[in-house]
Amino acid sequence: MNNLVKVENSKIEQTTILTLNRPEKRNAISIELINQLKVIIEKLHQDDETKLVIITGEGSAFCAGGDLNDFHGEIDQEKAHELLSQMQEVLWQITTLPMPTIAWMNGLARGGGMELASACDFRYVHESGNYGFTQGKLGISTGWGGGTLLYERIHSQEAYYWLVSADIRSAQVLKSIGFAQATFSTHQLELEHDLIKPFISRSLTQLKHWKSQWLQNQDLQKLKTKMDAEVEACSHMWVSDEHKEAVSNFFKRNKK
Ligand SMILES: CCC(=O)SCCNC(=O)CCNC(=O)[C@H](O)C(C)(C)COP(=O)(O)OP(=O)(O)OC[C@H]1O[C@@H](n2cnc3c(N)ncnc32)[C@H](O)[C@@H]1OP(=O)(O)O
Repeated sequence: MNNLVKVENSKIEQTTILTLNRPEKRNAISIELINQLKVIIEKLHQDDETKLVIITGEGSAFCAGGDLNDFHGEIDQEKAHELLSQMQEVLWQITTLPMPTIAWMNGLARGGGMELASACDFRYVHESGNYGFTQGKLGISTGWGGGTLLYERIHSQEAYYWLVSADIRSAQVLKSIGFAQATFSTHQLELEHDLIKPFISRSLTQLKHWKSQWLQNQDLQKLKTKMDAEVEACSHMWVSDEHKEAVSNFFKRNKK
């Protein structure tokens, strides 16, 4: 079995780095990748030693979103619901992990890649990347619960506008609207990086306490209900002609 998600445990720093490992597909999230991620995140829920989880991508991209070969335009509403639910569950499990999580966005992100980043507690973005909730241009909405999570991360007016405009934004803009905590310019993720150091230098007890406080500060039941509603809404849009045409245009464009 290919490791579509690489897992590196750093014992001294008590940090686990998860690297999406399909660089040739810009780390698009296939069904197989979802299954692997699910098992890894489930294990982290039982992990008493890891104090920080970092999610990043191999190669030039953080994540190009759902793999349009698996999440293709010809599936019916029920199947779309089933597939979207699987990744929504992964996002939910990431959101509720008992330790802080960081999306180390090493390069571009689109669609579901932005939803995945939204499930993390903090986001750091490569200064030369570009980033967009592009679902709107594909005739759908966010469908993994990431739209709901976006409203938790930035000002609601800004979240609403970003989802409607579906525009692709620079790292600097992500920082200015508060989606990203900071930008970085390095190519290799180092745990000694100034942006990671504050986490590493805190104790396991401190970090778990702050994470539990963070979770208590949110109405998790309400959040889950809203994420479920998002899956339902997106599954209906999935079967629209506009969406089918957008997916087919993407593959036609790539064949040219
Ligand atoms: C669940 C909701 C969703 O997430 S819907 C999906 C939203 N995502 C998108 O629409 C992104 C589609 N991809 C793109 O726009 C471009 O590929 C981006 C990500 C900008 C990268 O461009 P560029 O660096 O020029 O690479 P490229 O287009 O040549 O792609 C390289 C290979 O990767 C593939 N790829 C990319 N994205 C996806 C995807 N989402 N699903 C499936 N495959 C994807 C391309 O098809 C290409 O593959 P190949 O080399 O032609 O075999």
